[in-house]
Amino acid sequence: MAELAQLREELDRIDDQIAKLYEERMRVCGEVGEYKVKNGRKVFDRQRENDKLADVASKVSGDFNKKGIQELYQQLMSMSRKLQYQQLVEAGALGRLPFIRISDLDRQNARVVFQGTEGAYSQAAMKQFFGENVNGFHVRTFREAMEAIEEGAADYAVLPIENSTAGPVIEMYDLLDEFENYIVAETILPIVHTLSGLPGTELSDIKRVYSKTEALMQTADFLDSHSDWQRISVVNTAIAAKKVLDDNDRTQAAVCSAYAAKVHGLSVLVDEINDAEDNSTRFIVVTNQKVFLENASKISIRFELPHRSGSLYSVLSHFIYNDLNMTKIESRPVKGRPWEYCFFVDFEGNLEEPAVKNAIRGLREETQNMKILGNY
Ligand SMILES: O=C(O)C(=O)C[C@]1(C(=O)O)C=C[C@@H](O)C=C1
Repeated sequence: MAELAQLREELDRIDDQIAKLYEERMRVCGEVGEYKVKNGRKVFDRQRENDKLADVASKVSGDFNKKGIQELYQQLMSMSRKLQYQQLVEAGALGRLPFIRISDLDRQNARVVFQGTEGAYSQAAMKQFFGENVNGFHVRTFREAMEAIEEGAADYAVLPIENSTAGPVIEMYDLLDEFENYIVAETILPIVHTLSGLPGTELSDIKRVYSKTEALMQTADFLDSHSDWQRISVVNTAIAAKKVLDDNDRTQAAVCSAYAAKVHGLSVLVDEINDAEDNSTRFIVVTNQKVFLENASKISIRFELPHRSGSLYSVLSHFIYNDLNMTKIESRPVKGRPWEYCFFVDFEGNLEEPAVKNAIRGLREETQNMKILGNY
């Protein structure tokens, strides 16, 4: 058996050739890139890549090597695409994105919708963002809020998307996907829950607790210490408070804000019952126009991927090669296509930056049904 040093010398000789060939291949890919820039051709050619993968696999023997060379070529072709996207940037051929830059939102004259009723956390978030004197109204469901925006009945909607304890508001992702509405801003609201009931209610009277699912999740430790209480989900914390008042029943209580309790004539029975002290919710401000503020620094997109191993890995490389910081990823099932997923990604940047345009160009070509949900 040969000595290790000897084997390594042999590997070094092979690698010298691979490195030279890699450079030569990239040089030719650059020429292809120039041709594509000149002729307005797309960088990504899926058919050509599939043919190439089949061809190189047919030239080696054994499953292990077939898979290996395909992986290697996926990486090689991904590098050539990156090079060609860079050529597009240099040639100023990245094109214009269908979003219009604005310098400010008209917070004073805006008509704003939120989900729930008087005293909802969404109302507090709306006031936090648009000011105390905001011209706001409420609807019962998230879907109705999205419809109000799409139809133009309201200019903006303020909707919860993520809680620091309970995680994403899943329904919101599906609605962002479904509606032609766009995120223009976000605001984070500290959330402090109370257990509230009719004045004079004793804890020993309570049999049922009403609230929104997420609020019940955020107060699970407290509610677990009263395991005989039945937990019932309703669409909103303030609607839960209103129900307790309307039913005029001391066996009921609501998990809601102190403000919602006050508005609906309930007494706070136990204050600050959330599990995490720094519980907070991120709300998005949504509109029906493709606009972004000039100082926007975060982008949300959604896309679908072919059901193939390595496809997410390959797509995420666009963030790495363009030096973009990805801050969040969520996946949701694609409707009507069992076990296929669409991804929601947040990353830092502004739609006017070349690196962002470059990444978006690559993502658009290499994913399916990509949509920019907003830059804010
Ligand atoms: O053939 C091309 O169009 C190329 O740009 C070359 C190449 C490759 O690296 O082989 C790169 C990107 C395309 O998606 C397909 C193939």
